[in-house]
Formats: sequence, structure tokens, C-alpha cells
Amino acid sequence: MKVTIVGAGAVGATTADNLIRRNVAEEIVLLDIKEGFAEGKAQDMAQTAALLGFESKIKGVTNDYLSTSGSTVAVITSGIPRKPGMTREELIGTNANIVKSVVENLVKHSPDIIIVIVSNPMDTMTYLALKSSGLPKNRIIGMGGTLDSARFKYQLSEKLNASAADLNAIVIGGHGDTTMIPLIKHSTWNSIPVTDFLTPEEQGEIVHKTMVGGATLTSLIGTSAWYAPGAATAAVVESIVRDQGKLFTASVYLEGEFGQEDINLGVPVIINKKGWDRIVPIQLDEEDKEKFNKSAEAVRTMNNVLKEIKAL
Ligand SMILES: NC(=O)C1=CN([C@@H]2O[C@H](COP(=O)(O)OP(=O)(O)OC[C@H]3O[C@@H](n4cnc5c(N)ncnc54)[C@H](O)[C@@H]3O)[C@@H](O)[C@H]2O)C=CC1
Ligand SMILES: O=C([O-])CC(=O)C(=O)O
Repeated sequence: MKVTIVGAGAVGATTADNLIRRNVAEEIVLLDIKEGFAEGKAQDMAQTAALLGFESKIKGVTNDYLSTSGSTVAVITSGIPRKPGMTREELIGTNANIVKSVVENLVKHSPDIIIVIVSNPMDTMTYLALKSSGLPKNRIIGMGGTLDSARFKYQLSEKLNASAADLNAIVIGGHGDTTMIPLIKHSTWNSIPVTDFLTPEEQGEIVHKTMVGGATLTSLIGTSAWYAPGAATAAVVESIVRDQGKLFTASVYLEGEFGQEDINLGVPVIINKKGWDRIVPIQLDEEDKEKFNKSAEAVRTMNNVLKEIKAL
């Protein structure tokens, strides 16, 4: 099985590294527009095989889509990341054209492909990929909710002094500083509601820190994060390739689910060899429903920008 990653930068290379170490795919193709860049990263990673003991092959190419032919899954991490003080939404002008042309090239060479979108603003880039490719909705997945849920578990684990692996917690809604919705009332520590252990103030702090998780790292590092984004992307790809049927939150096309339509937004889904297989319903209270609708409104505003900049 072949997995292509377009964009050999920080997140793309980290995704490849996570996949290769676990032998998720027989072959990984890393593609970048920058001459020699993907080739170099691929060779560097391949040279860890003797040390780490994996069998996967990795090949780097410069804009050569023929090499991506017959890919089962592609990850799109091409585009610019934000700098401190910026929002993800500000990247739309540059990234929309990049994502659109990358999708076109991928589909031309692998018509049955499943595409995992990472590039920001992620929900809108996922919507763009769906609308411009004409692929069935189940084959386009935005991975942001998987990352945001991992960050939510990190914040909970820090406050509760618990193992992150013992926590069950998800973030739905958009992948934006103000649009994500960490569902703290639904979160558990090995089946016990986390709200039993946290004051309302502590709960509010955890939710806030989760929402601005990406912005916090961007201001510390000077560019956006890659370790957790790469691990989250690899987890989604692995669930597809190995047909694991794991439940992740991911940005998928809604047609009435959660009261929204014609939009890609983060909801709980099962991910297997079909892409995202089905949406898992969850009972939201009035407060969370309102937050979800507001999140949808903000993402829809960004989707409308696609028309203004003639990307759609
Ligand atoms: N959805 C999420 O959870 C996350 C999204 N991101 C987003 O992922 C994207 C990538 O971030 P980084 O890897 O940190 O950036 P980066 O700058 O390290 O890498 C981006 C790469 O894309 C390449 N590229 C640009 N145009 C291309 C094209 N047309 N074809 C092929 N390659 C092209 C560049 O040469 C560069 O190597 C950004 O938009 C960032 O905002 C980053 C982290 C998490
Ligand atoms: O913060 C950013 O711009 C990159 C990203 O989406 C994340 O790390 O969540």
C-alpha cells in the first residue's frame, strides 16, 4: 500500500516519520515543490531503518505526481504555516490555491484516493478539496479534531495529574482558536466524569488552554507545531490503512447531521478503509448546540471567501 504526503515540511515529514516507524505503509512518497527538499528528508528518514528496524520504503520527489500513482491515501500538508499573532484563517489566500492544485494532481494519478487534509484553515481547505475534486464525501477528511482532542487530553492530564491514555475526551467544531468546542461535560477519566474532580474555574481554564493550544505553541516556537500534528495525522492514516475503525473527531461533510449542511466541520466519526465511514451521534445540550452553530457560522464565512478569491 502506498501513502503520499504532499508538503515535506515540519508536519509532513513528522507524519512520514511516525508512519515509517510503525510500518503502516509499504511505501511512502514524500512530495514537495522545493527542489531536492523531499528527496533529502526521505533519505534522512530512510537512514534510520537500520537503527529503528522498520521495513517501509520512503521516496522523496520534487513535484513528480507520476510517482504518487496508485496511492491509497494522501496527506496534504503543503502551504504556509502561521507566525505568532496570526490566525489560521489568515492563511487562506495562499493555501487555497496550493491545496486546490495539489488535490487536482493527486486525483489525476490516483482516482480512488482518500485525502487527509492538514493545511490551514483546515475546515475550509477540506471543504475546498471536496468541492473541487468531486470525490465522494467519505474520502475527504480534515484531521484537526484528532489533534485538538489529544491536546484536550493533555490539558486534562496535567490538571488531574492523570495519564493522558486514561482520559476520554473529544473536541468538536471548527479547528480554529475560537471555533473549537472541547466537550468537557462528556469527558471521563476511566469512565468517571472529569467534572467530578474539577472546579468550574479549572474546567474553564482547561477548555481555554485547549482552544488556544496551537496559538500558544506558535508564539513559543515562532512557527506552528508539528510533533502532535504529525502524530495525529499518522493516527488517522493508520486507521484507514489498517482498517482499524477508530473513533476520531474529524472535519467531514455534513448533510443535516448536527443541524448543519453543506459544510465540513469536526464531529465524531469512524475511520476505516472507506475513509470516514459514519458519523457517531452525540447528544449535545443547548449550550453546546449553540456553540456548534456559532462555530459553523464562522467556518461558513471562511468558505464564502473561497468564492471571493475565485478558488471555488
Ligand atoms: N490542521 C492541523 O491540525 C494543522 C495544520 N497545520 C498546517 O499545515 C501546513 C504545513 O505546516 P508546516 O509543515 O509547519 O509548514 P512548512 O512550511 O514546514 O511546510 C510546508 C511545505 O509545503 C511545501 N509546499 C508549498 N507549496 C507546495 C506545493 N504547491 N506543492 C507541494 N509542496 C508545497 C513547502 O515547500 C514546504 O516544504 C500549514 O498550513 C499549517 O498551518 C499545521 C499543524 C497542525
Ligand atoms: O496553530 C496552527 O496554526 C497550526 C495548527 O493548526 C495547530 O497546531 O493546531
